[in-house]
Amino acid sequence: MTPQTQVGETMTRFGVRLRAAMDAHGALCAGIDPHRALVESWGLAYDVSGLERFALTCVEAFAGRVAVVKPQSAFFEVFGSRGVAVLERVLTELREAGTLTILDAKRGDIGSTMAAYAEAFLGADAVAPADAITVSPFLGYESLRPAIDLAEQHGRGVFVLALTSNPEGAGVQHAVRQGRSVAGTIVDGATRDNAPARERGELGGVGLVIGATVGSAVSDLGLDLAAAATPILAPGFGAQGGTVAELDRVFGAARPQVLASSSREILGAGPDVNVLAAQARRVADSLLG
Ligand SMILES: O=C(O)c1cc(=O)[nH]c(=O)n1[C@@H]1O[C@H](COP(=O)(O)O)[C@@H](O)[C@H]1O
Repeated sequence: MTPQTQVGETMTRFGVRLRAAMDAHGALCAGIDPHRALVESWGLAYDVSGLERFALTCVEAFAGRVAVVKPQSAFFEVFGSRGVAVLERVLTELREAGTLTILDAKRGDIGSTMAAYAEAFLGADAVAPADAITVSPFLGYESLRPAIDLAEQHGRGVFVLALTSNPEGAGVQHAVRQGRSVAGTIVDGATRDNAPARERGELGGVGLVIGATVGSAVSDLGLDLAAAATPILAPGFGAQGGTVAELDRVFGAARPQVLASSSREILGAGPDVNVLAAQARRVADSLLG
């Protein structure tokens, strides 16, 4: 067991660690998304050793230089257990370097199964725990309770999908029932769970995923993000068209809570580790405004 997993409830809360990392390094989450085309554009074979070289180059470039790193689980899972072993090494090396990780796993299931996912990624005995994972609330916000509670217990976090960056998301997330949109009920859940953190003047451990590309949806749906003390992960920044000006428009007063996430726009600068690191810094600096 690593020192980090032993401290359990005495570990500094995720929201506090996230705020400190954003203050120190800027509000960028650098994604590790080893798409086939990217791996090959780095002159690497698209196999497990190419995956490993790609991912560990990212670790070397990003560790200690950006607030958060987000490995995308799908691109490791595609190689089976050997790919997952590479993902575990990435998470372990980033933890040892003191860089926060969000594992983009987008898990969501009925509560009893969710508890097992939570143990796998956030529990005391997780093989390679992440500081936070992405979760899907579309089986109902409360189905995520085991993950929310376990994360809180271990000073870790969850990022709950609310308004995703893909155009199809709106059909589900904007739907209104009894006067409140689906996204609104997710924001309400996170706001309730983060209330103690808000009282302490901290970010909470329950983050929201709201794409940088959602236009006026936040205001159209009446979402009060600034009052919610929720960290906001904003993917769609960069390759999907999200810009700094767009982040200001989409999030308004909640902008200080926003961690902009970018993968391909940064990764395209590889394979030279120094060039990759410089690109991540450039993108992080652009977020300072
Ligand atoms: O949870 C996410 O990170 C996520 C949510 C979302 O709404 N949209 C979205 O693009 N993502 C992820 O963010 C990353 C975006 O990558 P780029 O478009 O290359 O910056 C991918 O790993 C996506 O799976």
